[in-house]
Amino acid sequence: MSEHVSTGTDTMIRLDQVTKQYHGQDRPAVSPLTLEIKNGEFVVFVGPSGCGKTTTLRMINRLVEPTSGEIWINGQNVTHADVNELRRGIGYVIQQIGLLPHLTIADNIGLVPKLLGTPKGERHSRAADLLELVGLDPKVYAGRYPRQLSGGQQQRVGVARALAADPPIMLMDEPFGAVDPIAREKLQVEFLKLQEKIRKTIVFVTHDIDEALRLGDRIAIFDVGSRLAQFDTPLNVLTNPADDFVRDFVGAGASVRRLSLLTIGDVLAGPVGDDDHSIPLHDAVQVTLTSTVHQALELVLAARADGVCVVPDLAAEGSPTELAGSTKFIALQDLLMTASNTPGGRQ
Ligand SMILES: Nc1ncnc2c1ncn2[C@@H]1O[C@H](COP(=O)(O)OP(=O)(O)OP(=O)(O)O)[C@@H](O)[C@H]1O
Repeated sequence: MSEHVSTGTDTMIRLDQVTKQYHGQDRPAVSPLTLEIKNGEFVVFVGPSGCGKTTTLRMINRLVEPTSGEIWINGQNVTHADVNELRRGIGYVIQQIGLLPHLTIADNIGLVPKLLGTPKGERHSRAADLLELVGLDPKVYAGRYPRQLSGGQQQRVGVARALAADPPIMLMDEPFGAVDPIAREKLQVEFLKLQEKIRKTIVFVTHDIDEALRLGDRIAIFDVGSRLAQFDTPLNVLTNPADDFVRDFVGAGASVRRLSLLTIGDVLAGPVGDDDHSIPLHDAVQVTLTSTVHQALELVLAARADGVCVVPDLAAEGSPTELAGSTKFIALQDLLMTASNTPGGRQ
């Protein structure tokens, strides 16, 4: 084992000084790269075209063999392990979904389990469960053929298929890249909900910084030649960009993007948190600790309210009078001020 990386017990994937030099290319596609991904973590690789995101992703399941360095999965050095066994534990979703046109959706999902010898009845009931999981009614879709589904629906089937053998790891290469922006945002939201249920270790490649910020627990921002410019939480990337490259890549609008990541809970942890105001509830809209500042501002502006009342999540659907004893008021100007004064903010 190399001394370059720590050996956290919750580490699922570790790339240790991996490089890739494609044949006939002057420069390596990936120069020594070391990073660790935790069990159950959703990590997004983002960066400009050609910076080595896909190559790095594909070295994890060894669709691309590294030129040097080591790959560790769940504490085992798999750099030279049997690839079939390695890939059994790693689901793979790509933009060109690759559903087989002559097989039904259920049979497409059951393809890998079939190769693994799972009996037909079990395969079909698993396919039905997975369709349900990705939001497609199995009664409607299991017997259909891929051409009878929209692009977004096919992409969901791609995800279901990758989950069929219940792999602990999912690699996803621009999986929503071919879907129109509205369907794409819907898929992102659904996929986050799905991840809350399945808690896989996910590595996801995208060009789209907004997609990265929305989805990732942490995002790895790649610069040319796979230089890892920053590997951090979305909020830290927006609040403390590591260098000018990251600042430029995140681009204009960083402060607005931050509003979608900061929660009311974050705001209450700031200076306004100690103030309890008693104000009539009709002047405020209700939010919970997990609402984002962006959502709160939308509600305030739509209702022309003076601020927000923070109500407990569990009681969020109760009537205003029932909640009166447990509310906390944040005035609109405090909300805006705290959001822009998060420690370390540089926008
Ligand atoms: N099979 C290959 N043979 C030779 N060079 C390759 C091969 N695959 C990728 N490259 C080169 O390696 C570099 C990294 O490519 P890679 O696809 O990993 O980047 P990327 O960041 O995923 O790009 P994109 O966002 O455009 O998909 C690029 O310069 C690319 O041209």
